[in-house]
Amino acid sequence: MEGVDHLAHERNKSEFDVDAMKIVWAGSPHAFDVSDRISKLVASDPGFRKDNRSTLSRKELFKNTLRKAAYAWKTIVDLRLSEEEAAKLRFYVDEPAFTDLHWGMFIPAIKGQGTEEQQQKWLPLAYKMQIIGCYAQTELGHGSNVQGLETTATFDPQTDEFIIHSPTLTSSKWWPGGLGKVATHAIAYARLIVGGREHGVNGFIVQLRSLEDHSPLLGITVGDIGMKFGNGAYNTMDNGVLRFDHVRIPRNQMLMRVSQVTCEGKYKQSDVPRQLVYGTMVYVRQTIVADASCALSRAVCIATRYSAVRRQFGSQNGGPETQVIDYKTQQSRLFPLLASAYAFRFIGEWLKWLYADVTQRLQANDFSTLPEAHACTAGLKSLTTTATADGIEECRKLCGGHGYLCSSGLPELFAVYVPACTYEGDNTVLLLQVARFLMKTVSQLGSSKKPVGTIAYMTRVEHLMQCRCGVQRGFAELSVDLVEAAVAHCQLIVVSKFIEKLQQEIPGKGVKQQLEVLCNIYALFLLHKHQGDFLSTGCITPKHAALANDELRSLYSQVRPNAIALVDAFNYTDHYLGSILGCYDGNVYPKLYEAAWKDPLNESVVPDGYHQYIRPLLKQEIRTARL
Ligand SMILES: CCCCCCCC/C=C\CCCCCCCCCCCCCCCC(=O)SCCNC(=O)CCNC(=O)[C@H](O)C(C)(C)COP(=O)(O)OP(=O)(O)OC[C@H]1O[C@@H](n2cnc3c(N)ncnc32)[C@H](O)[C@@H]1OP(=O)(O)O
Ligand SMILES: Cc1cc2nc3c(=O)[nH]c(=O)nc-3n(C[C@H](O)[C@H](O)[C@H](O)COP(=O)(O)OP(=O)(O)OC[C@H]3O[C@@H](n4cnc5c(N)ncnc54)[C@H](O)[C@@H]3O)c2cc1C
Repeated sequence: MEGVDHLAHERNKSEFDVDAMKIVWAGSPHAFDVSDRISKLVASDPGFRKDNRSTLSRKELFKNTLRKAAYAWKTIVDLRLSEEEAAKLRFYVDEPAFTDLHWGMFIPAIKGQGTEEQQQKWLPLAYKMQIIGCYAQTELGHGSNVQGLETTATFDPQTDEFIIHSPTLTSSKWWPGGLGKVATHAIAYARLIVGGREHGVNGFIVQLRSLEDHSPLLGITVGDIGMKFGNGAYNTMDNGVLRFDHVRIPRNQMLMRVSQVTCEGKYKQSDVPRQLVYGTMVYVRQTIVADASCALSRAVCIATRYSAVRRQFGSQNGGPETQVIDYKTQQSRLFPLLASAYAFRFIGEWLKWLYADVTQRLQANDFSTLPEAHACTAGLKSLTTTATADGIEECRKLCGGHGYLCSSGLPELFAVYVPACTYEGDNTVLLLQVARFLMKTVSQLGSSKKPVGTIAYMTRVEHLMQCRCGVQRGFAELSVDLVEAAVAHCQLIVVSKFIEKLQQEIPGKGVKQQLEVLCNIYALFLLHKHQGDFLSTGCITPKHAALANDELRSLYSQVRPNAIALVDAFNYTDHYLGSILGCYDGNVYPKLYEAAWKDPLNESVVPDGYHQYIRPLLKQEIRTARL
């Protein structure tokens, strides 16, 4: 049945223009064109093969990633790809690598925290990958509590240098991606000490390895921290450990946009807020939100296609059994995730806009929207990554037993994705930041400072106006409730930005209607899930709750004929999906059968170890055998 589209009947059912939806998903016709072109380029190049990852040893896996990174870079240079195209290439190559931290954190840290002079010196080297950087903030003893970092950077006015030192075991840098085996340089975060006085944590550019033979420089101890969760998955990344033993760097390698140290040993603070030292994290959190919709949509695409292929029970007069996607219970688990994938796509787009806006304002010395940008990036990073990690796992279960096979693509997707709930800020710690921002806002209600943007609604909530005096008390005691409030606030942002998206003109037959259905599912599913809270606070009546439930059922029926087309709109190649269950043509069973025989364990009919362990067992010789 090779070449037959087993999902054609599903595609024929769709009631909207899929090509127009592809443009909406991509963001613009141009973005669609770039994405489509680069995804096909990657899929058709055997140099980017990825189907063997789960069977490679860590060393083979890592070397293969080094090869791919070098090959990707050569492709980028040879084809003169633009920055946008290179980023898409990275996306479709679909393998975490040291390059992510180099491009995603090292370069942005220099751009955001370096002076003009520092940028001029370091960025050209970094752009050409003549140096490879990582972001070394977290330590063995401290990750969330950045102010608690122990690494020191002590200014020595005699030599005009900083001495970077790891005074304790717990001050060892621990986790930075790319650090373990590749990075030549790091932005290392350390407590700045000048003339015996401490001035908080700051970033420093430190060379780690020789540019000639890659050996660690004097005073540097560096290595990989070991295997991580899952086969393949994030093990393509060399997360590292690093210790400094009185490593000397020139004074001008302190990133000096936020604060400066002069050669005389004078500490000066710029008039930009100190929080800009945390700016790289704001940037990356925003990219992580955009990425959540990609990971979730990928899992949803696999689960939706497979649910249309898979049949169980319900055969009438010897006819075919029921497609599992037709079961209401399957729909009630799958379609809210489909709606979430679209919702996260649009919130990612909006957050990108918000980040660009705050960046522009910062350049003009307007810092007024920084707290809101921090709260939005932190909160939405937390919300979308938690929902995506849970959603991928739900998609695995939606695929029954076959979802547990590596060839479904879902175990690796989960393993590679789930650390997003921890890195770039533990999700609970980030929600506490949102809660702090909300409580601060509530305490200022009624003052001349009017809440704007995502918190403008607060003035309309009468209950908040009444409780504004007491909010600064008992934060720790009430933190569990406050975290729930922070999630609710973030969900409100997601829903309202989805609604705003629908207020725009959206071309294409039936496209807007489909998005309206998805938006309603997203909102009503939340209402249904949290109906206890809505009922107990008197926001809705039991009648409303029942109506919402009825409406959800009706919306699921409206999505059903369009489900396959809605996941086709993601425009993912089979290479990118990396899943037999999610393949475009739905020809699942022959592919699963064939893949099983390709497993290394099936290379011989009688397994290695038969003569040593199985035969003696069967022959009852086990007690005399040497194990
Ligand atoms: C093989 C294939 C190869 C292909 C190659 C092709 C080539 C490629 C070419 C192009 C490719 C492009 C690819 C790009 C890919 C990019 C992908 C990027 C992926 C990255 C992966 C991520 C890896 C993970 C990295 C990390 O994890 S780094 C470490 C992150 N650490 C944290 O997040 C720590 C969390 N803790 C904190 O953020 C804070 O310290 C805290 C919890 C907020 C601190 O709280 P505390 O109460 O102590 O606050 P204070 O420090 O006292 O601060 C007080 C006030 O400041 C406010 N605040 C806090 N944070 C911020 C902030 N960030 N911004 C603004 N304001 C902030 C806080 O609210 C307080 O305010 P106040 O008003 O209440 O006083
Ligand atoms: C795959 C991966 C890649 C990473 N890459 C990098 C990198 O490139 N560079 C880098 O510098 N770091 C990196 N990190 C480190 C990462 O940023 C930290 O692990 C993360 O910020 C969480 O900090 P932690 O490990 O200290 O967690 P902890 O803070 O120790 O969290 C442990 C538990 O304590 C809870 N907790 C902590 N503080 C509070 C609080 N105030 N109130 C209530 N609960 C609290 C948390 O919710 C969590 O449940 C990476 C981590 C991973 C997993």
